[in-house]
Amino acid sequence: MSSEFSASGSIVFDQVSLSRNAHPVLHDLCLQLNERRIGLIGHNGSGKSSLVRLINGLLQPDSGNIDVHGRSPRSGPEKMSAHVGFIFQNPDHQIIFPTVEEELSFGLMNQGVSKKEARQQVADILAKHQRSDWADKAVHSLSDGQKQLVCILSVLLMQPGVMILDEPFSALDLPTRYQLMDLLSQLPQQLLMISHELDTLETFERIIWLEQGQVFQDGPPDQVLPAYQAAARRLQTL
Ligand SMILES: Nc1ncnc2c1ncn2[C@@H]1O[C@H](COP(=O)(O)OP(=O)(O)OP(=O)(O)O)[C@@H](O)[C@H]1O
Repeated sequence: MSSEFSASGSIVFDQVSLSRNAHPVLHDLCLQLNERRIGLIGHNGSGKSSLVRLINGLLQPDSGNIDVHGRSPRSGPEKMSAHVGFIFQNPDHQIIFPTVEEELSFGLMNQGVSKKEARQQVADILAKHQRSDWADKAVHSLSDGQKQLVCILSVLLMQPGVMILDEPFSALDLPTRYQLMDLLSQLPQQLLMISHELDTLETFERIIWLEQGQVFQDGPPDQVLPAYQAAARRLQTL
């Protein structure tokens, strides 16, 4: 692991407010995130994606402070990318190179790693995940789940302390979802995952339920997930 790696750090939001297009999205948010695996839930538009984009500096708050394992996202997304890895819902939005090896090498070489060393690290991580035969494969020939695995591996190569997953399983079938969930559960990184598939969050340590940019409930999954489901059912009957 790199010397930058920290599995024990915290993410702190201190009175953070955010507007987008002059519309208030997050209001005076205070959070201390110490747990290793944290789920973020909430209805469409409640502010989940905005919140996680503050963590790597893709968005900047109007007021308040954010600390991510001792670093400020005010330094911007490029600097934060070594410390905060992002996995999006659609791997096609993330993948830019034709082959798996080129895709996986890119981030490392961008950080100043030599081509030879990058190729070695890529070979090592593919071997570790029983995918050595993927190095020369065209990315477009992979399934959605396989592409998502490439995205996860490319983030892991950067050895960030934090991994953010924004609905990473939405397009995947159940076996692929279970396989990736299993992989994620074994990682030492602090994980923050947005998901509308509540079963994917059942084993997480903490669930934060956002409503209109504020924390509505915050606690263990066996309390928050059933409460969220019950609220969703009540809305259905309106
Ligand atoms: N690119 C954008 N520009 C302006 N406003 C935005 C943008 N993206 C989201 N918003 C607004 O920010 C608010 C919060 O959206 P956000 O995407 O953070 O919610 P979410 O909880 O992640 O929703 P979903 O579950 O639908 O992905 C919404 O009112 C939305 O309209």
